[in-house]
Amino acid sequence: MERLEFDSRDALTEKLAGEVIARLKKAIEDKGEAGLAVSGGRTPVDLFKALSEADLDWSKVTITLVDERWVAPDHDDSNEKLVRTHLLQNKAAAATFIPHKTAAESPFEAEVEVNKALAALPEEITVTLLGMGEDGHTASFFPGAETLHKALDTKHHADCCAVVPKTAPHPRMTLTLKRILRSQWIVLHLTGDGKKPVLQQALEDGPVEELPVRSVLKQSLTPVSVYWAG
Ligand SMILES: O=C(O)[C@H](O)[C@@H](O)[C@H](O)[C@H](O)COP(=O)(O)O
Repeated sequence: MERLEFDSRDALTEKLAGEVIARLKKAIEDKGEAGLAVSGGRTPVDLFKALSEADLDWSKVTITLVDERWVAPDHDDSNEKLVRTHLLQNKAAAATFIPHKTAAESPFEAEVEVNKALAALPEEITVTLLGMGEDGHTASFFPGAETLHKALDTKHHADCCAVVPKTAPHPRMTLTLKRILRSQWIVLHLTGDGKKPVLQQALEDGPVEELPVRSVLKQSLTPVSVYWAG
């Protein structure tokens, strides 16, 4: 696992944007298409803005969310709103976007429909951008969530599943670990001093259910990089 620490968030954003853009371009060159899965939250906003300006053939890129809060797409907590506001702008507006939210009352009712929609992604997602909460969750793999085991089950057939966090608002739809691991590169994008000790603890051995980010850090199937700035 590659671990990079930066003196500033701007330096991290510049380096990570450059890496993501280079990989998207290479995938388009090699395969004629690229896939990008992005997390929500506060951390990725500046990265999204930088990526939106990138000079690449965004019409060949399919973007989806790593996870979504089950709220209306115009709700301030919506990751779809975050992506449409900051990433699907400028040159990146030409990308294809696969949202998770449907008209269904609950994400449980929408699992089959969203799973079908996710089939439009390339078999291997070029880059999957993950965040992490200070409770050690990533994606919507929340400690103590009833369906956490399903989301982490790498034999689970579906690409997404519903999760109801006990420690965060809104029911969620999340990519499963199995789908996240079918990526060419996974980046854990972290900012803030509060996340460093959690990362350190997650790198130590322990139950994945306690710190679900371990499911991504302690696997050897897919290359993972950690990008951190204070
Ligand atoms: O929908 C979400 O909330 C994210 O996908 C989630 O996994 C996020 O990456 C972490 O909670 C970190 O969030 P911050 O970037 O706001 O710290």
